Amino acid sequence: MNRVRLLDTTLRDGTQGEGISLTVADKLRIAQKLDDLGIAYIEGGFPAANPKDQDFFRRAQSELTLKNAKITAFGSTRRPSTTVETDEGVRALLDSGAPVITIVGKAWDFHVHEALRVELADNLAMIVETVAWLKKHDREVIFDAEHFFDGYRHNSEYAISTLQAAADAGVDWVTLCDTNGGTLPDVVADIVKQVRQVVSVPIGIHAHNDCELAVANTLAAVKEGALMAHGTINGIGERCGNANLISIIPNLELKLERPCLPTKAHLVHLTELSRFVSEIANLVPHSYQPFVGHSAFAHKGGIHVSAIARNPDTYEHIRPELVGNERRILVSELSGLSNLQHRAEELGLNIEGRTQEVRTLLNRIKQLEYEGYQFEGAEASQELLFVKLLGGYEELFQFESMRVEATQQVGSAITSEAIVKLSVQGEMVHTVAEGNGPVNALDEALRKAMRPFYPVIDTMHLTDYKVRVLDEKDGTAAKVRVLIESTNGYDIWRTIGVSENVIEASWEALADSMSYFLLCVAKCGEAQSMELT
Ligand SMILES: CC(=O)SCCNC(=O)CCNC(=O)[C@H](O)C(C)(C)COP(=O)(O)OP(=O)(O)OC[C@H]1O[C@@H](n2cnc3c(N)ncnc32)[C@H](O)[C@@H]1OP(=O)(O)O
Ligand SMILES: CC(=O)C(=O)O
Repeated sequence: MNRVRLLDTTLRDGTQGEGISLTVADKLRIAQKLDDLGIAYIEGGFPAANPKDQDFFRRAQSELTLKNAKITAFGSTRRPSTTVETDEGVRALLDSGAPVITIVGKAWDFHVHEALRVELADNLAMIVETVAWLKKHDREVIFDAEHFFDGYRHNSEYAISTLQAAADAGVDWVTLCDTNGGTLPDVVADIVKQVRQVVSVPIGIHAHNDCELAVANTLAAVKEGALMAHGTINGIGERCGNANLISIIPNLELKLERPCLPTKAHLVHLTELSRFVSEIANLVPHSYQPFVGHSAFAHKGGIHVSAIARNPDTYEHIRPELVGNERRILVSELSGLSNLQHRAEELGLNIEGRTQEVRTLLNRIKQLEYEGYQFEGAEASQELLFVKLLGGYEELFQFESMRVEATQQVGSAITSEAIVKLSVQGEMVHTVAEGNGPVNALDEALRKAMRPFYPVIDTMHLTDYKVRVLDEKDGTAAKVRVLIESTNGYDIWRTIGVSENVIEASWEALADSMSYFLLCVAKCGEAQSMELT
């Protein structure tokens, strides 16, 4: 069966998404990664739009080493008032040096009248002349028939005549665009089928996601014979975005058995590529994103985990490794013994013949979550619970007392002071420290107490502090959940504390953070080799 050609438009339609802006260097880095994945066409930008995109095409020629992809420049048919010889947009397309050119043209009579404000025949002439001119300059030409599905529903004869005009002028591909993203998959399938009966040029599909159906519409079109699929990485694009190639690709390769990459093994790059583009575009990766999200293969329910341990096919539609992702087993109030057994094994704890102790830990976690803890987001506190109950862990210090005060005098900033009393290695330690807030003062006082015994403590610090009020209706008596994120410069870990008092909750999370760090140092020797799970 013919390979489906992928056209990635992250660098063109993707940048039409609100909040997305890429530098030329960003675009070049993404293009290189797209090529590594095996994308056939990389639509690099709209050279008539801005100098940045012109620069991209210039630099792409010397700075990219492409094994799989052809660089594609995007523009429109000539303007109504120009000729192809004089049209600046058409000139910019040729000047880009791209071997492939996509031109968008109107396929909906309503748009010809309303957006272009020309006669229907003039629009056909614009399409024919532009395609013929680009073909005369030896370019591979893709005609993006804008609003094709809407146009077909309103005036199928005219919509088809735009494709026919492009075909007569020698176009290589015609793309049927669901520009407004409002078409349903059965309608897409039906229209693609009808178009194939009358148009002999290979067909592509370009779907937008306004009804969250862009991926479904793309697959429907491919099933009906479309041979080119357009989309963007993570579905970024104008309004609600474009069809998400990160979902289209594995669906084509693994579900429809329609090859679209050089080999199935290339799928393994998907997760990394998705996260790379999020990072470059300054977007937070979507945890629940199918195939590549952090949660895409995260199993939480005890019944699921029990079955997964027997055979992963019970609750996974594919093996996560195929797309470069990984299975994760979560521990929470919805866990059963299986979740905890799995986690204990991950932590290297011997639980053979200790079912009752594991059950006790399970019940403890369920009780703590009932009280407001959430261990999924605080893996370090969770690990401490495991080692305390199953690993023979001994506390590094015993808490005796603490006091925190805030002071402000007229004309000066508020300061905080913390006093803590601990027993460390059998010695009573009493320290005082100031900070710019109560948590900072507590952190400093705790460090001061621990430093003589564990000097390595100064290689870690807190990076984030979040408080959430639980059960707000109880007003000041409500509990708060404090989440602290810490790092030693190499690894990051999160700890949790819950109390009706924010200082107590903060202390708990702080103490866990330092205990966890020292546990890892003891386990791994060097802070750098901390292995967080
Ligand atoms: C469906 C899509 O996503 S198509 C791609 C959309 N992407 C973009 O528009 C991003 C880049 N765009 C730009 O930088 C600018 O809009 C430019 C450079 C293309 C044009 O800028 P301007 O000349 O200032 O025109 P403006 O943006 O106001 O209006 C668009 C013009 O394109 C014309 N146009 C729209 N579609 C087509 C078409 N298929 N063929 C020819 N001309 C077209 C419009 O009629 C209008 O021209 P007019 O003002 O002479 O009537
Ligand atoms: C061409 C294009 O981006 C569209 O019709 O949506």
